[in-house]
Amino acid sequence: MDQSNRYARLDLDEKDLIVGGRHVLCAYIMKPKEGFGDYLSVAAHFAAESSTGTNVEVCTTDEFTKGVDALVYEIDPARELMKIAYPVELFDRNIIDGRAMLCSFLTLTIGNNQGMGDVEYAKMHDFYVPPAYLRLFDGPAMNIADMWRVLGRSVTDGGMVVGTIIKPKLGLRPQPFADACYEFWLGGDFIKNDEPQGNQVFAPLKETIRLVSDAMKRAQDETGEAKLFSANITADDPFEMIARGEYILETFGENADHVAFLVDGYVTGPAAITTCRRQFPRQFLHYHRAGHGAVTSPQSMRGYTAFVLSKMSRLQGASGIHTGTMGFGKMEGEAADKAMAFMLERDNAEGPYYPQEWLGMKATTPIISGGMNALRLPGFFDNLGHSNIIQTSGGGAFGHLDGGTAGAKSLRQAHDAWKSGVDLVEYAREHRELARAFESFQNDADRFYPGWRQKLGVIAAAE
Ligand SMILES: O=C(COP(=O)(O)O)[C@H](O)[C@H](O)COP(=O)(O)O
Ligand SMILES: [Mg+2]
Repeated sequence: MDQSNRYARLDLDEKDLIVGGRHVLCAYIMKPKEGFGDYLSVAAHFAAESSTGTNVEVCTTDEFTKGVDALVYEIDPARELMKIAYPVELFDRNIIDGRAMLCSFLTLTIGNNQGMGDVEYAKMHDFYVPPAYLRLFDGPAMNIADMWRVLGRSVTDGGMVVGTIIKPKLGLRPQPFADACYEFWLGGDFIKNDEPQGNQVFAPLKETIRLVSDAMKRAQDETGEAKLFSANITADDPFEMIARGEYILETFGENADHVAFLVDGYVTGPAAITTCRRQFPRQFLHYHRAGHGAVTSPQSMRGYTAFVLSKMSRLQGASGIHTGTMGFGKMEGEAADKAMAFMLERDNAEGPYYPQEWLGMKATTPIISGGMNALRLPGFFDNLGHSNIIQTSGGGAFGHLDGGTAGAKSLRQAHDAWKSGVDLVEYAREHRELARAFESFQNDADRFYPGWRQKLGVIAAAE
């Protein structure tokens, strides 16, 4: 059944829709399945299924219903582009406080429509949120500025937070785990649990956290600097997350404000993110996105992009989210991914299809991670244009020939070199840990800094 006379209004203008402020706008790359009607009729069926309709007309529909139909307002079949306007009234709101919930946004805009028989594929590439809906989201309570405050730095331009992920990913008992933390903290600022680390039988959470808290105290005493830890509280059960969070805060005691909570927001969904955001509003909420590649990968024609995931995380209130390494690390990504970081950080930003005003909602901090090391940082910062991010190098710290402390120092030195505009090889001549990073990651050194051996030869080969 062709529903385009009800669910398509190609005369609507996007600018008017934005000024009107009544609609959430979504841009999809959608391809109809061969033999199932023309582009517009499949698009209209998609809008119907995503709002007030189904594949047939139902006798219960009344005039009010039609007033909240989602409407296809633009199509470009050659580019497989389809844009849909969703009236804000469609989205579910909490009974406890009238606020918005991200799961409802997902259920409608990227829900049943993902399994439609007449759609070959459809992927959301961007969305726009009008002010009246935006203000109903929690947004971030904390971000990198709060970390800078703990670290005693400028709260507007505090620079890179030097971080790591404890590796190996799994298989460390509590004491070796805490020892690795201590070692890194002697040179770095921030440590995160790797995403599967929780309460394994060989590393019970309570014992590990006690030892990590003690390692933090010792590292702080030793260096005279504040240290930060991002503890994984991801779980299926919100009560389990809360129990973990409360235990961790109690154990860190006077250092509780040095603790972030890591939640794997893709595998657990918005409920876990909001549990943490609302239950622990004074902690930095670290959104880890393991698994997101299943839908966000450029190879996946369904789901949504990493840009969309990032933008949703700011609405939900993530303090920071992984944004990949923009082509400079080991995970999929490209230089243009910096648009993702800008959408998270700025009050006014341009997405691939829509502008967005955040109306003063706090920024979400980009967390840069995945195959990074000291040698890859300058190119990354050049591309992004600044270094006010959290950076975690697992292999790039513990893969340093001289161990975790030297690895951490090499990362900080690479940041300082970039900040002061000094060539990395030049800087390495005066900074041993950085010089040894060239020795440690020789493939990268050869690729990014040809001729480094001659320039650094004596220092790097010294040990
Ligand atoms: O453990 C790591 C990286 O370890 P390493 O530094 O040893 O590569 C993170 O889980 C990935 O960054 C996730 O990817 P993304 O950041 O793209 O979500
Ligand atoms: Mg990891």
